[in-house]
Amino acid sequence: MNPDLAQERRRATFDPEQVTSLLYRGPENVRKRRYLQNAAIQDQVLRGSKPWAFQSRIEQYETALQMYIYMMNKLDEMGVTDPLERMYYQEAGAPHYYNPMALHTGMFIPSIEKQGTKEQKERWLPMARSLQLIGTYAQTEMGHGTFIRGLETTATYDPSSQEFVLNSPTVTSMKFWPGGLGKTSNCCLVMAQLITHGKKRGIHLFFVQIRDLKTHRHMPGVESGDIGPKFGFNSNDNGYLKLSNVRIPRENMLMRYSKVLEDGTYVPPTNQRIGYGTMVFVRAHIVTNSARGLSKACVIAIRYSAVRRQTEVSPGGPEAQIIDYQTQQYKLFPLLATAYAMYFTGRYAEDYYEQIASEIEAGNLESLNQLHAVCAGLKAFSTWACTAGIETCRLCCGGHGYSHASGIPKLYTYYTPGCTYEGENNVMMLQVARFLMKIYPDIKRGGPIHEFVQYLGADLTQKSCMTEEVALGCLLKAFQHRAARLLSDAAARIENLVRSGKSRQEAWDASTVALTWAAKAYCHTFVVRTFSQIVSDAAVDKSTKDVLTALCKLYAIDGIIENLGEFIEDGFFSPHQVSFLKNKLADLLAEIRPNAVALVDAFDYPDKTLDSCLGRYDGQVYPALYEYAKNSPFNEQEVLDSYHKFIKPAQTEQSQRAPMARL
Ligand SMILES: CCCCCCCCCCCCCCCCC/C=C/C(=O)SCCNC(=O)CCNC(=O)[C@H](O)C(C)(C)COP(=O)(O)OP(=O)(O)OC[C@H]1O[C@@H](n2cnc3c(N)ncnc32)[C@H](O)[C@@H]1OP(=O)(O)O
Ligand SMILES: Cc1cc2nc3c(=O)[nH]c(=O)nc-3n(C[C@H](O)[C@H](O)[C@H](O)COP(=O)(O)OP(=O)(O)OC[C@H]3O[C@@H](n4cnc5c(N)ncnc54)[C@H](O)[C@@H]3O)c2cc1C
Repeated sequence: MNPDLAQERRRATFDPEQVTSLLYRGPENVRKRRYLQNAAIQDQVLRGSKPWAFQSRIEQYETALQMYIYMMNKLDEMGVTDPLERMYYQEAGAPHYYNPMALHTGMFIPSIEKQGTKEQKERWLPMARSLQLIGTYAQTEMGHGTFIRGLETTATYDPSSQEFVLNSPTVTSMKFWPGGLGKTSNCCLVMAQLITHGKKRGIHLFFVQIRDLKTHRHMPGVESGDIGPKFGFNSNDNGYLKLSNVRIPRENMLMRYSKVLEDGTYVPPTNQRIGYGTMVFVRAHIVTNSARGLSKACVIAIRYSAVRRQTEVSPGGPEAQIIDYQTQQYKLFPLLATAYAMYFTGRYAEDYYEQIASEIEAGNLESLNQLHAVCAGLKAFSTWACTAGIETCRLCCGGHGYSHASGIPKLYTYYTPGCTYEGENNVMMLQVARFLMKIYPDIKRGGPIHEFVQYLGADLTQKSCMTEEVALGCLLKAFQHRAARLLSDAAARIENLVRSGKSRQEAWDASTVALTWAAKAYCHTFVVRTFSQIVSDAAVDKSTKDVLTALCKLYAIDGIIENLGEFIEDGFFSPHQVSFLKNKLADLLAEIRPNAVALVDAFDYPDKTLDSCLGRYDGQVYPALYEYAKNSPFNEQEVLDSYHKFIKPAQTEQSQRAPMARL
């Protein structure tokens, strides 16, 4: 054990086990999580042969497939059915590979469960669970990802044969990007424009078999393939798909909420957007996923910062641990606080999703819009924080952060597409703004509105209650004030533009930056509120609560300092109050410092899950870096063939022109 890390753990003032329990919803869940992680770590088959970064793309794909199929069988043997528990096992078993079947379990099966009729579920789910059917969610096209009403793929109903005929009429209508579509899947859910009786009925989901279930060759009229190497996700065969007069039976349209009868009569759903449900489900889960990504980067960067020493503090004296530099703390500790904030908010989003989803199942769609706004906003807010935070963690690791040995570049390329998939983040923020503007008249009138948004109607002339003590309640009020004011600003801007003669749509289009500021401020407030509520309700001892409260305050204060203009432009904070906040920020960095390592230990990631030479629990960073380097295929031969092919002839040629000087 590295002595600095051992010392860090001794000096912690709280019990990390209590925090671990809080993060993973109780000691019983922690026990199960550890059991599954250990089972994966100890499994010889999952040990792997060489580091993923030294493998070709095809090797990465094959290793990922082999490992995931092995793990699925193991999980079935162990009787583990809960998706989260299965994820814990897989995360520890194959952390470096993006599963080519992720869309099968993450979107294909849930879509059938949520959008399929009883008969459809009985028909497809058993085959999907036993991998006879391997599916994906094929929505995005080359020409359209965001504007899904503009999708071009058509599904035209033919009443004479009671079939839908699917077509990709243009190059841009080709499905493009779906995970596992290229080579892995033999079927998919295709989002297509339904046409019955010659009329367009909007986009709907259709079950389409794309490959023969025995030979895996393409079905007639189907062309598909891999889209090529990407920034990350290279063990996944994100694919393209072109459909030419592909016929599927009428029963293959997912008909839980809308129907096409035998004669082609269209029965619409109660709400057209109910068919977007799988996206809302995944967005709700992306929040915790972002917390996972950012927290892993924090574990790596904070442990490494405790081990790494750089620069003599006094001439001839010992070099300081880099974690002792205030600038390093300022880069890392707010991110640590953010990772906690996102874990707690993710938990909230998942619970809220479950609550509203069961109301929807029971036929009550009243809260669908609000659920959409919450999930879209938190998905965007959390993925932005995660991506930017991972990059800062990488920079905090200096040169070694740039190596795949650190594990951080892999985290970055894995998490950054979260800002784009499942709804591009700016577009998601505009959906939040749309929701807020829609209820704005009710907010102003003081009409009946959900408690999430009540504060948005607060008196904007009020000033901050902040004192030198910096209470959490005052911090939350500051966020609420900023969100209310930015919303009011955006609304006023739109009204002014309308008064000046613009149409409402034109006024909206000319205000999307202000609307995005308002939506982000709303999401930020949501996170601060959730964090502070969970901390104040947490059943933990006083020392643990003190540490979590310090983290929560740091999250809030850092949010204010980073967006200071928005908090002071209307004079809400006085200059005096801003200086309280700046002083408190510095105090909190010092207060958190002795607990930083214990706070990252509390995330409880085994070394294998982190896959990082820098983030090892034992801090043996330097021998691990050396071992990693030795694994490079470059080092398999003392002299590479390329020396004889290129360097030697070049040297010979050069020496003939100018004879070599004696060394
Ligand atoms: C159970 C435990 C599980 C644990 C396991 C852990 C797993 C961890 C998961 C981690 C996740 C990792 C996942 C990695 C996989 C990535 C794979 C990626 C997949 C994809 O990307 S799939 C494709 C995703 N595509 C999109 O997201 C497209 C984005 N675009 C849209 O959503 C829409 O086009 C739109 C929202 C931008 C606009 O839609 P539209 O034009 O139809 O709507 P309007 O803007 O005109 O608004 C009209 C009204 O509709 C409402 N609305 C819009 N969307 C919804 C919705 N989804 N639900 C409800 N209502 C919606 C608007 O609010 C408007 O309402 P109004 O009342 O008229 O104002
Ligand atoms: C790794 C990865 C995996 C994916 N997996 C799948 C999958 O399994 N299945 C699937 O169907 N799809 C998948 N996708 C596709 C993904 O869902 C889309 O890329 C995403 O929805 C964004 O759409 P787009 O690419 O058309 O971006 P665009 O909409 O073209 O966005 C480009 C820019 O335009 C801006 N913009 C676009 N529209 C608006 C607007 N209305 N207002 C303001 N700004 C706007 C955006 O903010 C962005 O800056 C995946 C993508 C990636 C990267």
